[in-house]
Amino acid sequence: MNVQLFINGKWVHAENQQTRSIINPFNQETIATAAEGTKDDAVRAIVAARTAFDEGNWPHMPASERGEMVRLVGQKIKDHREELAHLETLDTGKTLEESLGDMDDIANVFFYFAGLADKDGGEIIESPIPDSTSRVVREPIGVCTQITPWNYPLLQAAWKLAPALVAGNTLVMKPSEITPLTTAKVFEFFEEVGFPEGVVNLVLGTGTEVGSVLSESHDVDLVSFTGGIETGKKIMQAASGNVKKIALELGGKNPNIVFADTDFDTAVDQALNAVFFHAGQVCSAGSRLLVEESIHDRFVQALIERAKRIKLGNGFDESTESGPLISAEHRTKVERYIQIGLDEGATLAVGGKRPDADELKNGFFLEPTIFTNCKHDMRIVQEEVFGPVLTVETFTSKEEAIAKANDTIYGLAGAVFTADIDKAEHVASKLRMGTVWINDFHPYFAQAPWGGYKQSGFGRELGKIGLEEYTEVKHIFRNKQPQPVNWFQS
Ligand SMILES: NC(=O)c1ccc[n+]([C@@H]2O[C@H](COP(=O)([O-])OP(=O)(O)OC[C@H]3O[C@@H](n4cnc5c(N)ncnc54)[C@H](O)[C@@H]3O)[C@@H](O)[C@H]2O)c1
Ligand SMILES: C[N+](C)(C)CC=O
Repeated sequence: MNVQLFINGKWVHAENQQTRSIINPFNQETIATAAEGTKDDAVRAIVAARTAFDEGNWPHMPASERGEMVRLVGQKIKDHREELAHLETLDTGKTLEESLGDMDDIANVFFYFAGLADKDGGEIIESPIPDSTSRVVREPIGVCTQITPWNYPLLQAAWKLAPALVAGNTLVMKPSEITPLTTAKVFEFFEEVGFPEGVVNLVLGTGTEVGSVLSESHDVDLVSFTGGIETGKKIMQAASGNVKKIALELGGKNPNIVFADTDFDTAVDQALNAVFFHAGQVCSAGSRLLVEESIHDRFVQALIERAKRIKLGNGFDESTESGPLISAEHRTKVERYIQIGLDEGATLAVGGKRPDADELKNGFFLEPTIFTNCKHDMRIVQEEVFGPVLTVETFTSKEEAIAKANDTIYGLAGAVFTADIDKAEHVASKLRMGTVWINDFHPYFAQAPWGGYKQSGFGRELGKIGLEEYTEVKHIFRNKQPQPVNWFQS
């Protein structure tokens, strides 16, 4: 399989003909060859998007027609669900079941935003000035660049592509250089549906080469980024040159607060899923367990037993519950954090190493890992590891749980498990996070906004607000009886 760039309505090689091998993290086999774009490719794509926005019909089409084209792409994603899920599992190692779920979510995102396309007719303001009208309209922002990570390749792209297009923008998408396959496939659908030249552009390549141009260019009006906090800071700086709008969806160190009155088995199962789903490579993973002291020993013991039984393997095997990490480099980073946890004096209760099984030797696997006796200021507790690593702390009051939960630089998501709904609502109101789950962990859907407080970023994706992020707000005032003002008399 060969993947190319899509610029101004054409599939093209990278300007310098360079390519990159795309690797299956389960066995390190090459599954595709992707064009490795350059700065010049990024510039060409931005020029195409700029021209399509400034001179083309796309921003001026009836919103319902744009919505219909976005809906058709959603339908194609639905029709190609199995093929896309297969590619996503090859590319990321996640289980096929998870990839199929992602594809359903992704089609729903396209359908949801397609449905919103023509619902905002603007707002009439009651003008305080006689003989005038006043109204507020939303307009597209212009050229949007969109940069996505490797953990949910097409899902994170969908959250950006669908609202940007429905709102009438043109765009340049750059997926992670190591997981471009499903995003590229959806650009084939854009072509088949007949998106006008230059409206949607795809540039593959690294962040330092392509991503930096997408963030810096003065021809870009908005950059929407999902990825790590350090990259987010660079993008923020790069974007300041022309004061372009930015949306940053960054990492998390998400607390999972478990009170003693909760249903024990449910909370154990949810805590396991919160942190180890997709090998912990989830921005909102419940990687910090805060458990009420009175049930700590029993809870942790149950969790350890369950963690030991997690079936690692090939994402295509039905019995596999978790795949590998994405790359050798990323596994090394997670292993470094495990060493940091040991050096800091946390107790390694389970895991912490590569599995012994022969059939896993070629994949980037790491055992589900739990650290107990964690102190709140340890790096392993404070920093995003982005792997199958759980830290456990205790609390004895809800105030302590809230204080510990809030005490990191992040504010993406968190959860509280308790049978006392008043207590749950109180905790939810105090958590400084973009999403709080009560007696659950992980749900997200097209209708509800997603995004972070604090250094987990700003801007929201999904929901009505996820569409508004891709619009400018304009106030139009009209004087129906123009008269001289007569302020200046000379
Ligand atoms: N908040 C969310 O919704 C959300 C969702 C998924 C992932 N994430 C976060 O993403 C991170 C993991 O993803 P990752 O390792 O791919 O992140 P990353 O920051 O390394 O890379 C993300 C993207 O940015 C690009 N990039 C790298 N350097 C760049 C630069 N200087 N300029 C412009 N672009 C650049 C990469 O090529 C990639 O496409 C984690 O921190 C995770 O929490 C957040
Ligand atoms: C936003 N989400 C949960 C789909 C993926 C985070 O990594």
